[in-house]
Amino acid sequence: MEMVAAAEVESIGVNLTPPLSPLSYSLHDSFLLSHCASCFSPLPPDPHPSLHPLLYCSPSCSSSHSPLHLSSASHHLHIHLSQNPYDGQTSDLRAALLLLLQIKSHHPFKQYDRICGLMSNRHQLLMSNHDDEFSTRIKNGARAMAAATMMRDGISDSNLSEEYLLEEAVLCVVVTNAVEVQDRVGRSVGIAVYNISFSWINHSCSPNACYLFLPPESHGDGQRFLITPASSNGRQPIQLSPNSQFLTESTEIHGGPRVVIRNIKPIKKGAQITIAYTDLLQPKELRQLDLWSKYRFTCCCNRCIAVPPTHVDQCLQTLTTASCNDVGIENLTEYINDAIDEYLSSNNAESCCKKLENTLLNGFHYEQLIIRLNPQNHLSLNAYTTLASAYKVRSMDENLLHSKKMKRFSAAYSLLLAVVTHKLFLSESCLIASVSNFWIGAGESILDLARNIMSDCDSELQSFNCLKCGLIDVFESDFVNGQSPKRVLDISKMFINCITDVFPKVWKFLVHGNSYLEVVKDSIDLLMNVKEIKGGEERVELLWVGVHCLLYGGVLMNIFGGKDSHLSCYIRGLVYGGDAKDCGE
Ligand SMILES: C[S@@+](CC[C@H](N)C(=O)[O-])C[C@H]1O[C@@H](n2cnc3c(N)ncnc32)[C@H](O)[C@@H]1O
Repeated sequence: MEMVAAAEVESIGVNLTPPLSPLSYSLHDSFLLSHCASCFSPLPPDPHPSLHPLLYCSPSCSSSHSPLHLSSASHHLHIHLSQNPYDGQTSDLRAALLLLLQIKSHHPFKQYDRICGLMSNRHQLLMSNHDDEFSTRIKNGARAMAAATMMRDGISDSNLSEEYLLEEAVLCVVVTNAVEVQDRVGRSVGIAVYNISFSWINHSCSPNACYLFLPPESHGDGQRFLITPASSNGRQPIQLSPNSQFLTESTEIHGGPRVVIRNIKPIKKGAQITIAYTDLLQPKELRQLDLWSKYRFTCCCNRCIAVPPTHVDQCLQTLTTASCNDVGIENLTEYINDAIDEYLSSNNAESCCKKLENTLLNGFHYEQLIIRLNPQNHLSLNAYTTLASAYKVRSMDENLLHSKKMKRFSAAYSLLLAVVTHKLFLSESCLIASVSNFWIGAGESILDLARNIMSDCDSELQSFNCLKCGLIDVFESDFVNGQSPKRVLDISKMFINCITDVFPKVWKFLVHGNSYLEVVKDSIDLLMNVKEIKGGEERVELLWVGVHCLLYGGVLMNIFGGKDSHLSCYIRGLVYGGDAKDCGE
């Protein structure tokens, strides 16, 4: 099954659905004590941390969710697992128990391939031999769900049998259809399962839509559905029978994060709506691996079957060593991933910077070869992200002089990441979310550096206005009906034009003293002419570039993430001076 466009949508950034409430939802284990179990919003820090497994932000959240917690046996699951440790996240199990409670009254349970219209994919997920970790976890999870339900009903668990087909199928429905719910700062705090309006949307590596979670207080109602269910073969629209309203309507379960689908490309009437289930900045092999390990399907979208590979996929895989074999690439990948993992687990930022920059600068030695990474290779992108973070961490530990240098390098890596990804975005517009985040990150770290250098930074910021590109006005304008793709392209050109004159000087200032950043300028050159350096006042130029990056990232983010998002508010706080004020933090 799939969803198709019910009408042509020419603009981008248009809501294709009204806000959808979940059928089931649950916080991840590590957020149970920091976020509201009903609306998922962060809780104020508690001076006397509770050990209670569920906390709420308001009496209404508590009264809507806590009865469900008890009646779904989620509470009993907690007790059961404290005596019978379970290897995995319990959010899947809690969401499955809530779904089971919700659907029991609607579903005859004659077959388990679809439950309330949602695909369980259980044959694929449970296929294979006994030592498959994935299917074993589902079987163990189903058993834990059954034990919790028996405990709730006062039945001794000595009656536990070997097979729990219903629990298994519902858990498979959760694995197949649940989405990760992000909080305001982009962390995955939990999962939610929605009805078919969301769950029938298939994956593509070049999707035409995305989804966004609404802040608990926002409305956004009144929008009609611009998408409709269809069968996969022949794209025939499906007429749902009157008693299947349950499939598309919101449910009697209250609370939980609400989601909206938006288009990020123009869509013709009848065209399939697709979203991304995986990180689109990965090359084909990694995307396929990720989709297989999480969902057990092989993607055959246009991007995956393109021969030769699409420009973006070629860039993401490009090495400068033509004759390198797979083992060499595997070793290089392992080396870079190990350096990143070591940094993330041990926080040794200095050693990580050395390892990554040495590989980026001098290449990776394997047998007789030196394998060099192109700046657009996905490993380089991962390295830049890590280096931006590692230099930021180092800037906090160093003396003032060194701290400034570390801040410069951190800003330079953020900027490099944005510039390199921007070039990919120009040929694959579905990368809008990544590129927007990278420009915002670059703007943020450049302004952080500017604040460090200029005592009058905030007053300069308040009087900032670029008459040439008018990005502030574009950022503030209302995109109620989206933006035309041509307008987005024009805004991108305007933005690049506007910073081209000052960019070389800022870049040179940022990278001074860093061997790798000083030589990587060739790839930056493709977008902006770094060689030609005009005179000017460095500190003001930093502000100029920083604010432009933030606003441009913000304009893109308004398109896919909505104008009332936390990040939009955060950008406003940074651009108009001060910090992210009044954004609910
Ligand atoms: C959330 S459901 C999407 C709706 C689903 N097609 C249905 O009939 O209910 C996710 C499942 O759909 C299938 N699917 C989604 N995108 C796919 C794709 N690009 N290629 C193959 N199968 C896909 C996979 O079986 C996946 O586990």
